[in-house]
Amino acid sequence: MILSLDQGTTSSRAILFDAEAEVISQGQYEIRQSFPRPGWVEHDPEQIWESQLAAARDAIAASSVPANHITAIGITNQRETALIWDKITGEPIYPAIVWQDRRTADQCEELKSRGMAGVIADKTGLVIDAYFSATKLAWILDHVPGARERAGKGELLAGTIDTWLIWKLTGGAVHATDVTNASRTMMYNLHERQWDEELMDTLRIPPSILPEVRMSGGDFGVCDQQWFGLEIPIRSVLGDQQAALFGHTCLEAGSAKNTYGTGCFILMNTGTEAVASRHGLLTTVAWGMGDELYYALEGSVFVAGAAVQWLQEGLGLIVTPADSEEKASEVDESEGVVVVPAFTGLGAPYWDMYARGAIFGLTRGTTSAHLVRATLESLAFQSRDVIDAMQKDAGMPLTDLRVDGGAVRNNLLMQFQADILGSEVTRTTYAETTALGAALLAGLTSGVWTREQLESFNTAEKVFSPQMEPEERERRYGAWQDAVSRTMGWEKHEGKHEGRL
Ligand SMILES: Nc1ncnc2c1ncn2[C@@H]1O[C@H](COP(=O)(O)OP(=O)(O)O)[C@@H](O)[C@H]1O
Ligand SMILES: O=P(O)(O)OC[C@H](O)CO
Repeated sequence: MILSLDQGTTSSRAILFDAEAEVISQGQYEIRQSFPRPGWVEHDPEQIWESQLAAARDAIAASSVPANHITAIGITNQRETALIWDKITGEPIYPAIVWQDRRTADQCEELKSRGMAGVIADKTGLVIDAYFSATKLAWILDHVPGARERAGKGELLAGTIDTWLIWKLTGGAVHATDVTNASRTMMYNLHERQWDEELMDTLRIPPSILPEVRMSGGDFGVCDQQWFGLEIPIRSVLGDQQAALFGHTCLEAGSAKNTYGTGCFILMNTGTEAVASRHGLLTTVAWGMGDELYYALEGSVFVAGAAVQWLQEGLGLIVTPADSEEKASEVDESEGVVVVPAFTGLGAPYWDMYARGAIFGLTRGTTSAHLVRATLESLAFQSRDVIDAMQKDAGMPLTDLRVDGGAVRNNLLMQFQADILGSEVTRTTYAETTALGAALLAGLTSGVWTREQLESFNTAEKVFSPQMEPEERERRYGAWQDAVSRTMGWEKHEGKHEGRL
């Protein structure tokens, strides 16, 4: 059996898998979100730990099998979220600053104005943004009284959520992270495979507080026996989006997954080569196994399922997100209506923070069904934008898109995704792909499964094949791109025509 710990933004989950990678039991606790100021998002590190431990204990208790049958633990986590704690007492010196937190945006602007964008992209594969961990750690060191001095004396330890959980589980014996989490900090040099001295210096992060970086499929020590009554080895650690890629067994270059939640997280495996993006995508580590690093290109869509929530809460056109499928099915097509849900600007590949949402093509015949349908289609169009950019950057075609997340239950959306991509979309049998990915890697590392066996674990539940004619596909996609171009820069556009008439 493998125990998978999935520490996400909104909950801590634990799932116990048997030797066939079937779920035996699980436990789950919500995570409190704290928003102390506009743009700030924090989590309580003690609650993260306690909820994760409780979820793990619940999963074990709910199974009828004794804990000594657990071969290994795999950890997967919300990425970028960072914290600092006291090496001796184990007490965090400040709450964990969550990936969504924007408080260090000004520092990031300053780094850009100092011309650091090229260096950071070359070394880390990332764009300069408050999303990543480094500026969050620097903020804690700058704002907690005495923190820099204590860090200088070697009294403090820093880490992402994986590092915090490993340190807690091992009773303070192991201060380590894995290559995927390291690759989200903006300090990890992808080419040298180590923390980058120049970047640590520029970002003012003392090297002594950083964890050792290990392979994702590796040895992260053993859990102290006080937690589960016996020692259990930790044999995989990887960020949650990478774990989902692994859980979909996207193990070959060219394979990709899309998670349709509030936003969309799209990752494409590019093999053992770190591909630099020319289209605003991130280069990130997919996982490290043996001596090899495998890389991925990553692109995010900010507003995906959130647009469906807008139909529900903002416009009142549907009662639940699931209703969107029935409502959209009332019409055969969106009849020229295009919804661009650029509510918070546009992410990859456009990167326009001044874009704003718009609806195009309205006629007297437009109904709520057209609006709902066009909104669902916007998830697929935005995903194609990212996937097209990936294919260009990677110089390889998408082989198949594997999907998970709340919105994949929507068959109409999945069919449209296949139509607009012109490639198959595979919905797999198992919804908890993230937890499964961490379990599969832990099982592989500890010899429970072979690489060949993994392919048989998360098989297709339904494959959506493209049915749209290629001319129609490109006509529809062309209309989308035209619509997007008209939303760009909207926020700056206000008042431009004043006084003209
Ligand atoms: N049947 C559906 N059709 C379209 N969207 C859906 C459907 N079910 C859920 N959603 C959307 O999926 C999102 C929830 O998915 P989930 O994977 O739980 O998200 P997250 O992990 O980001 O909270 C919501 O934004 C919701 O609007
Ligand atoms: O916890 P999730 O599923 O919202 O994922 C968060 C991502 O890892 C942030 O990069």
